Amino acid sequence: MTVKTATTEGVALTGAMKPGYETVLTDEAVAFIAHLERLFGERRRELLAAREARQTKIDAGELPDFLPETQSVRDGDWKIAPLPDDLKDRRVEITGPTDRKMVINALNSGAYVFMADLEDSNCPTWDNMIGGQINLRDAVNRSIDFKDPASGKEYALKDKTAVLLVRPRGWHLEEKHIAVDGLPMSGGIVDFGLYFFHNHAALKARGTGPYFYLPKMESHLEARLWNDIFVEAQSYLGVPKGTIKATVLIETILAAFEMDEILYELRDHSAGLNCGRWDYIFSIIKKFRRNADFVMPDRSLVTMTVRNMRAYSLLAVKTCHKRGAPCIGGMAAQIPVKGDETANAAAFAKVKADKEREANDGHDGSWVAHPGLVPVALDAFNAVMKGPNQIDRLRDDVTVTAEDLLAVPEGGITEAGVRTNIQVGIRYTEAWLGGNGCVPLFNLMEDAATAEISRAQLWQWAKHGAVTVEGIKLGREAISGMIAEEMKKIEADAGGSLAGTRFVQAGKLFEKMALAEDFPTFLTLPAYEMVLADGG
Ligand SMILES: CC(=O)SCCNC(=O)CCNC(=O)[C@H](O)C(C)(C)COP(=O)(O)OP(=O)(O)OC[C@H]1O[C@@H](n2cnc3c(N)ncnc32)[C@H](O)[C@@H]1OP(=O)(O)O
Ligand SMILES: O=CC(=O)O
Ligand SMILES: [Mg+2]
Repeated sequence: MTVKTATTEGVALTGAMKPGYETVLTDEAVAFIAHLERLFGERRRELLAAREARQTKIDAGELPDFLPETQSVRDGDWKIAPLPDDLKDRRVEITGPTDRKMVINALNSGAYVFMADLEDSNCPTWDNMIGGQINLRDAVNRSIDFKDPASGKEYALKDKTAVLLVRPRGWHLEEKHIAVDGLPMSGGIVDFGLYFFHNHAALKARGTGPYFYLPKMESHLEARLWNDIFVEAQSYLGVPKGTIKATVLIETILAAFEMDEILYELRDHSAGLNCGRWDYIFSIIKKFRRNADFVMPDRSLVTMTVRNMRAYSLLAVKTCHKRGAPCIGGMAAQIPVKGDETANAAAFAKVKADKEREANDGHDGSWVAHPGLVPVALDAFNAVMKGPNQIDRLRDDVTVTAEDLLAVPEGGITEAGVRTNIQVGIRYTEAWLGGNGCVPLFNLMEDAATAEISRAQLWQWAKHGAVTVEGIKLGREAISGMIAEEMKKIEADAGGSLAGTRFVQAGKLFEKMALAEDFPTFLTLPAYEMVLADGG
């Protein structure tokens, strides 16, 4: 039964209405998301302000710890609601943006789950967002197909496909093409709301449900906001409470101290936690940016086996399993390397070791970035996980302290590490400004989270005047000089002047974001303004 109570009055839609968009942006759907925005938009803005207030305390030297006021939640004997059958076995999850070919390839990949990504691997142009909703709706209805104009290859769904989970945008991102009562909508509410509105009935009819991944939260109060949105959305559309299921990415250092609390807030709607390692590293650099004790070594040295990352991963497994929840591992950034057998074998070996470690630690599944890596993760989990998951494997043997979570990885900063960060950051920003949120660079998958690490490291090294192992002192001037040199290399690679290309804008933006006096919270915020100015 659909209960309509809202109207589109007060809603301004400024994105172009291309053919088919009217089927997503129906009056009923727009009224629904506007209703959610009116109820919850102010709370989102308050929670973002609370992030800033917390940052001020951290800048003054405060370090996070497990919260005294939620001790009873951590000590309490509770579990999340039972999982639906199709979320019990998630041993391999493929992730990727929502363009039509990728959606079909991901669903056909042999992975158990496809996380359709409207976040880290997506540039939120209007066409990507609304086109993505169309592709997801067609995938749910199994009517999706595609003919590649370049190759002529035709794509259609296989009989057996992955279970679909959708990752909406984080709380910091707004959808500037939709305003409610004069204020831009939350990107997350738009993404969640449109997908839920259009697909909940078809998902139910196919024996599955509206399942989500929730990114970049910094506290259990942010999780409570999502839970309240779910409760209201289900009630509005006459969907039973608890139908929506969501896996929360633990990908900020502050959320690592609130894993129990986040599961508790979402307990009726929870499908566990995931270790979003790349944003997690970014978050550590960002949150403790003014603390010289937190200066990190080269990005390549911050692996999942260093003390703090291992502690975070094990704590996630322990916390989830105690609460009857799955804990999904993270993304190894290696992807298949074309035309170089040795490099390809090395990449596969790294992914294999990563997935084996996760399976042995007790994770219930993990992520891969590319269909070619599905068998690697599958083998690693099949070897260890004899049932559908390992939730009954309690990790009472694991003890993780605040000190473990706050340990800083050891190792040096190299000139090559500095220059790689610059190259990755500028090349990624260039792709993003062109509407593409995920690219292969130097044989690794790069997305908003990984590129942010590169940017934040440069800022941190400049701020604290770090010295490379070669003896180069990394002030703003030194890094600025290296950016100019790396731009020259990009120009040489391009085989001609960069004038008039997006690289010029990307280089300027990246330098500003890496060397600003005050650390800008997200690269994607000013980049989104540039995309909008360009008509995106
Ligand atoms: C930190 C985080 O948030 S991790 C999660 C976010 N990041 C991601 O999801 C990464 C997703 N991965 C990707 O986007 C891609 O794999 C890239 C950009 C890294 C590499 O892409 P490409 O260079 O196109 O890879 P490649 O040429 O090897 O692709 C081969 C085929 O696999 C497909 N493919 C590659 N990755 C994926 C994927 N993740 N999902 C579905 N299909 C994929 C390609 O579409 C291509 O299909 P085709 O043969 O039918 O044309
Ligand atoms: O979203 C995943 C991450 O690692 O960041
Ligand atoms: Mg992330």
